[in-house]
Amino acid sequence: GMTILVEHPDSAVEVEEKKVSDQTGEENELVLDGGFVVPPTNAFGHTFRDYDVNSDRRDGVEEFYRINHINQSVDFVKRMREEYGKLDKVEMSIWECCELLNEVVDESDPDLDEPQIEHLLQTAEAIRKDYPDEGWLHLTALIHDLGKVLHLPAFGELPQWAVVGDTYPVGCAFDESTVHHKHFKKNPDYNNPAYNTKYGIYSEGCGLDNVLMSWGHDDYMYLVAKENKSTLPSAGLFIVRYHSFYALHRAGAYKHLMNEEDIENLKWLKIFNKYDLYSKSKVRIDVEKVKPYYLSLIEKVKTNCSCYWSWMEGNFYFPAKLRW
Ligand SMILES: O[C@H]1[C@H](O)[C@@H](O)[C@H](O)[C@@H](O)[C@H]1O
Ligand SMILES: [Fe+2]
Ligand SMILES: [Fe+2]
Repeated sequence: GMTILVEHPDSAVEVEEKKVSDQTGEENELVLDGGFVVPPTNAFGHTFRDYDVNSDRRDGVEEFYRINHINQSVDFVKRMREEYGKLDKVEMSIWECCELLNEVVDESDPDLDEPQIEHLLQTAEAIRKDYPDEGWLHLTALIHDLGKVLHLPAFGELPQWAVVGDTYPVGCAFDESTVHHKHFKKNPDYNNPAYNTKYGIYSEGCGLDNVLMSWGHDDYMYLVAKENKSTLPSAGLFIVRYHSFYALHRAGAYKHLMNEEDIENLKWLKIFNKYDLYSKSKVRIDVEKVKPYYLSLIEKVKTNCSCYWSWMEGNFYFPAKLRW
């Protein structure tokens, strides 16, 4: 097996990845340290993230990426970050937002056609089993896709192409590892010499924080967390912000833009991704049953000290109500 050493915000943890054999003796299941078993196929009987296999979802997903790749430009991203950075749309708690996701089904996803609240809880519950003591990681999983509310009327009803799907940098060349890369040819930035070189408007090691990412639920939720003064550790915020950046965390592209902190945080993102992707299934989570745990987590102080003073200082992961 392969051992990945990761720096915990507080201590060092070790993650063991090993292949196990099924009855046929074939090595096809990936088992993580704590016992989460990666299923060999998704709920539709296909390999995960297979964008070419003939399935009911394939054509819709490709059409999604065609429109997405045409429209995500430097100009568009800048306008969206400015508009949504205002956080003047809604005031609500984290849990209220989770419940709104009952209404959202993601058109970009070949592996899941359930309402998004299922996915939040499936991810969080899976990661909680393997990392029982990392409350921040459970909470990160719970919130990572909340930005999909952008698709709802109260948030401007953005089209799916501006909310979901994999993300990638704009302002430099689109890497070929991005899903359905060919559709970038019709993006206005594709032929712009300022934006179509390896570095484009960026420089070696400039740090992902200085890179404009295609606009969607990741960057939006990051803005929400940051502006509402969340005390999630830097790795948690990084996971929220870059979890759809498969070209980086799966294909290893765009590494030249990372700085030291990004490299550290990427280790946690890679762990997180296994739960995010492979927990997608038709097995429903009993929402009412797990709700008390997540509510307590949201209201929990980030330090181990639940004393009066840290409560007074509002030392929580999130405030009771956030601006969205
Ligand atoms: O289709 C999915 C979905 O939209 C996820 O929320 C996103 O994180 C993934 O990157 C994407 O592949
Ligand atoms: Fe996501
Ligand atoms: Fe997700």
